[in-house]
Amino acid sequence: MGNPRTLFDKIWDNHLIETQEDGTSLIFIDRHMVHEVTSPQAFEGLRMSGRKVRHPELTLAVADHNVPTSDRSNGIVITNEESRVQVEALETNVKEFGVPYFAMDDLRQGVVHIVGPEQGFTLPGATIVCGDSHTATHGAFGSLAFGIGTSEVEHVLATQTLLQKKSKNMEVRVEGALPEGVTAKDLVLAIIGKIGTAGGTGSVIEFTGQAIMDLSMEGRMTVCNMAIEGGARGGLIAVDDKTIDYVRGRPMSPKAAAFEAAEKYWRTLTTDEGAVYDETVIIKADELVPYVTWGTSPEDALPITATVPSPADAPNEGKAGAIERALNYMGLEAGTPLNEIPVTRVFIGSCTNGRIEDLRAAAAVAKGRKVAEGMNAMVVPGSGLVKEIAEEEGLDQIFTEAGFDWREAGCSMCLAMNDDRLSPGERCASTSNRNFEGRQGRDSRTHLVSPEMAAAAAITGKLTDVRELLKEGN
Ligand SMILES: CC(C)[C@H](C(=O)O)[C@@H](O)C(=O)O
Ligand code: SF4
Repeated sequence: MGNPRTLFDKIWDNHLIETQEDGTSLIFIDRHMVHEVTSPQAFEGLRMSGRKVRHPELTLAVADHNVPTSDRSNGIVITNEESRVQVEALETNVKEFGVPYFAMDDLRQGVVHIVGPEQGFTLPGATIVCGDSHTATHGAFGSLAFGIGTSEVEHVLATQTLLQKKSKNMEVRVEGALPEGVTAKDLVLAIIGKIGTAGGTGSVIEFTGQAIMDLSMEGRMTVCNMAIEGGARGGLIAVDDKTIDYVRGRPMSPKAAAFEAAEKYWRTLTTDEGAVYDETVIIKADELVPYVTWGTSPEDALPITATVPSPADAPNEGKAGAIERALNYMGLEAGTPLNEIPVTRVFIGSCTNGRIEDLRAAAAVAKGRKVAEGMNAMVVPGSGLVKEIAEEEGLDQIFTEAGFDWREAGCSMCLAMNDDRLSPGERCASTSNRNFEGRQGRDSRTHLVSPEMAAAAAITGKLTDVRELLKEGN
């Protein structure tokens, strides 16, 4: 039977082609997702060297970062030159190289990390890459998924293999159950707040424990999505019934006997008893509350019940300087209760929180309420299919009646490569995954929150403990 192995070790071993003396390994890649930002030079490289895409059927392309989220019924116009060029290049390339592509007017279009799982392109046990750091999302399926650079995109397109050094095994074990009103997003913000943005460096993190296995597949994707913000190469969660049920019946997942055979294998995708991780971090779920970020790094995360930190409380000078810079940029004063920080913009969407379950959760808070005066709150479904399901359930009605702006699918204001952006100095409660300087537009100020917390902020006009809002019943 061999030694007990971690889930990561098993997937790695199953894809290993060869290892060189210096430890560099060649691994087979099962699934390659492609978007318009990191692929143009890769295709250009193939063209220059006269190579083909080795396995177009294992490749799936979609435009997401630059697509407009305004009404598409009268055609799609991308006004920004750079954005238009990237999307047009993708469209030319997929045609020339025979790569499956969901066009912008295809209902299946959306953020690449929402589309893959939704289509059953993402499968348990697979190696999955994309020229995008948030590829970690797909690890929720017990797959080894990570972001790669453009030159690696070219390598995978040409060979369906990748050169990699094996990462270390890290476990983040979340014991106990999440309290009512505390979500997967709060959990992952708390994890990053604890381990820091370098905490997972050099490792693949396997998330384990009751609170993780209690999560829906959507919640697990939210957690794995942000593994990269904790510095990790990828995030992973073991396969269980929920994984199998999610994958069954998807357009691109195996069918009938092939599914049954696959399921047998997928069920082996857990860490063996007695397997050893290089490092384990333990989080107690029952102590958590809703989290928000106050600064310009995802590790600047605190309970909504806390106050803005002071440079004086920092453990060292370096950290004190970082806090001071962040407070300056964010226009915040130390000691201010986090739930008193006013916001004028809200963004609900992205590959972190743009799935149907996220929209349902936000709609449950928005229902029967109105957004605060002067509030600009947008809801951007993660894909056209998410949007369709939401509309069938009447969520669009709930949002628009409450004064939210209901948009088309795309990355949108997660990183403001399209027209959706904050003005300088504007402050936003956002369900996305990065609060870096300028992330949502020049001099924009971002507070990362869950969909429930974002909806609550839209209603009250300030960062709000959603549990309080629901308790008040107003
Ligand atoms: C544009 C892309 C390369 C980038 C990433 O790699 O993550 C983007 O998706 C992001 O979220 O910052
Ligand atoms: S939604 Fe945001 S984080 Fe996700 S791929 Fe798009 S830009 Fe990157």
